[in-house]
Amino acid sequence: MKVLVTGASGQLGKCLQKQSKTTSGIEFLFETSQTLDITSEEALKPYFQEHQPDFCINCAAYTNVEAAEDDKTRAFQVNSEAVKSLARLCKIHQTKLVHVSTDYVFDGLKLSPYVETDSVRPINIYGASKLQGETMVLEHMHSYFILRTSWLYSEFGHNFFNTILKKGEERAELNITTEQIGTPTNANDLAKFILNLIAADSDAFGLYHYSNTGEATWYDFARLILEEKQLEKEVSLKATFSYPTKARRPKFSVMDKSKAEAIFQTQIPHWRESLVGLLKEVNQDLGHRE
Ligand SMILES: NC(=O)C1=CN([C@@H]2O[C@H](COP(=O)(O)OP(=O)(O)OC[C@H]3O[C@@H](n4cnc5c(N)ncnc54)[C@H](OP(=O)(O)O)[C@@H]3O)[C@@H](O)[C@H]2O)C=CC1
Ligand SMILES: Cc1cn([C@H]2C[C@H](O)[C@@H](COP(=O)(O)OP(=O)(O)O[C@H]3O[C@@H](C)C(=O)[C@@H](O)[C@H]3O)O2)c(=O)[nH]c1=O
Repeated sequence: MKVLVTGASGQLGKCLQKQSKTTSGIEFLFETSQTLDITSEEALKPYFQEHQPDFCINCAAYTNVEAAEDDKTRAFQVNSEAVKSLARLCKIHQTKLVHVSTDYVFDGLKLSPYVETDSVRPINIYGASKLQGETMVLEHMHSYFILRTSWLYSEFGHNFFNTILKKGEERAELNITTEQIGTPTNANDLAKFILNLIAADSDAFGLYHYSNTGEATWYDFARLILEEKQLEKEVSLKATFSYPTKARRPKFSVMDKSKAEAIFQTQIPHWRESLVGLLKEVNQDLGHRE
């Protein structure tokens, strides 16, 4: 089986590269923005023609939520128009598509976890561009898995987890918002879920929510990172309700994962357990290098 991964140098792409080391029987084609620009149909068409992948995992995206407010055209180019090209090519070449989307398609006004059939109403440009990307997939092909996830973090790239670790090591003062409730998700867990989905070659196509379980504010998330790193006494961590930003974010974006759990027979780890596990792994790696 041949699996194309687009956006392979981003955080989810890197987690897939890491987790794929323990899979067998799959040939992976990891392509970055440099080697395969998904906004270029001239690049995509011959690529699909030559490689005929069985699956495409689309990790390529415009993910800078703040910058998207001033860069709407590019956000929609990458998160929607390019996804339309990908979906059309997947249909032509009978490639199954795993497309990753976001909790930011919701407006955050619900008081209980969002299910896949809930209405969507993004409140920022990034969320709107990702929602249009979902529409492109479902309008242009059938053999797709759209996986909505939330608050991804990992040891790779620019994310909230790495920002807090860096600020913690600098002994910086941190003001972290309690205004939003969601679920931090270890991108390695999502990568494992995607690889299992592909290995099972399931035909239970459709839209799924996948994040870790439980719920947290960004402040809860930062606090646990600092506690586990035993930096809580070194850093002044303050909870603040308001942390002004350009983009609005949903106040509540916890998602219900029971559809994915039931159909794929999987037990999803709690965000706390997964965060502690990742910090242990990172510390062990550092220990081995010293
Ligand atoms: N990060 C998060 O908290 C969340 C992310 N998601 C979704 O998960 C997916 C993966 O996100 P994540 O790995 O965190 O994001 P990253 O920003 O870490 O990675 C995105 C990757 O896409 C690449 N890319 C951008 N434009 C193009 C292009 N035109 N052609 C090919 N590649 C391109 C980037 O390359 P380069 O850097 O070279 O531009 C980068 O490597 C995305 O769909 C995102 O919307 C959903 C919920 C939460
Ligand atoms: C750095 C920082 C952020 N914040 C706030 C700002 C914001 O309200 C919240 C989260 O900040 P960030 O900008 O790191 O996260 P943000 O870019 O909003 O993260 C989102 O990314 C996209 C790609 C998604 O799809 C979402 O699921 C979500 O993960 O924390 C603080 O309160 N204090 C701080 O020191």
